[in-house]
Amino acid sequence: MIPTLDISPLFGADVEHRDSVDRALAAAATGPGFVIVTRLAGDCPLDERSRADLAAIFALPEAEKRRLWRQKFAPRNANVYRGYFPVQNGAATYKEGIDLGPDLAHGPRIQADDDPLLEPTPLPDERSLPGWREAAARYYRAMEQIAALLMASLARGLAIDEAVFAAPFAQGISTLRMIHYPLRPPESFRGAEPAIAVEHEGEVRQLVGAPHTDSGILTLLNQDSTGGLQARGRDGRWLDVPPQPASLVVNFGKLLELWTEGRVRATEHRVLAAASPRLSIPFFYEPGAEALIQPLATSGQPPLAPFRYGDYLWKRMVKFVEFRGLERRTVAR
Ligand SMILES: O=C(O)CCC(=O)C(=O)O
Ligand SMILES: [Fe+2]
Repeated sequence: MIPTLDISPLFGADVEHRDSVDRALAAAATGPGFVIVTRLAGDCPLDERSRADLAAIFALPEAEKRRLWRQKFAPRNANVYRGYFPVQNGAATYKEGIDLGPDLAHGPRIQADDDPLLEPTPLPDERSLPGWREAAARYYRAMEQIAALLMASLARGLAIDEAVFAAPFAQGISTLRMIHYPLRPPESFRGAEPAIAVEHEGEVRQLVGAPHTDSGILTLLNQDSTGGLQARGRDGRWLDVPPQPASLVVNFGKLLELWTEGRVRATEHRVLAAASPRLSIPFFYEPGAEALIQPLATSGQPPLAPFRYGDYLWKRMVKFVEFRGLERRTVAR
């Protein structure tokens, strides 16, 4: 079972209870690599209504969504990294979504013309979705705050200096992703990779999200009540990550695994198709593009060489289906 953790002590001054949260979080990070956190305080819009307000973007007319498409899907658009990705037939993953960068929440202060990782996020017209930008920005900032609290807690739980897990996130380039999984129509199987159908507990099920590990540090996922998300246990078996109201699913990425020299686990996960469409909103907490990551020497061996977050990200990102094709571009990185 995926553990559930009441993290309310992280929001207050109750140091005694905070210690037990720190320990439980570290145990989850070094064990299953997934934990469902509950009782989040502060401005944290995790209710169904707030999720539906953000999901309104998926109901926009096709032409308006197309304006937000990444260049890979709409060659005349300028954005290569942020923006909208439409569903793609013939792949295990069947979802549409939008990737939103820090300029949404903090304005253009951390943009740069020559770096695709810092490009402006294309946003829907305010007149088409009044209040959407502000709601999305508020959500982004709420997730940044929770992620910072969780990183501090994890540092304490792993006996790592809190500052080490905080400093790289100044000027962070976190990604807020909204995902809509429509029902898979027959044409989505055409020319498909063989891995769309999987057997789970004696039943043949279809995938809508291919198995993968996240690239980054910490993912905070807000899912609706549909279900389908699964995480791979150490024994190789797939475990359901069940929806729970007003909670976030927390998992850890490859970069944190690298950073902690394997202490924290980046756990594989996937999404099974359900009987109804599904909505999920992951937030990927990410360092600044120029932040230097110095792997921690935890194993008694000399640590790996330091590297810049942006360089790491670019190499990994181009392997994902939503970005495939980008590796042929000659870009700054
Ligand atoms: O939709 C989900 O529940 C999972 C999404 C996911 O794993 C991802 O975007 O990395
Ligand atoms: Fe993921």
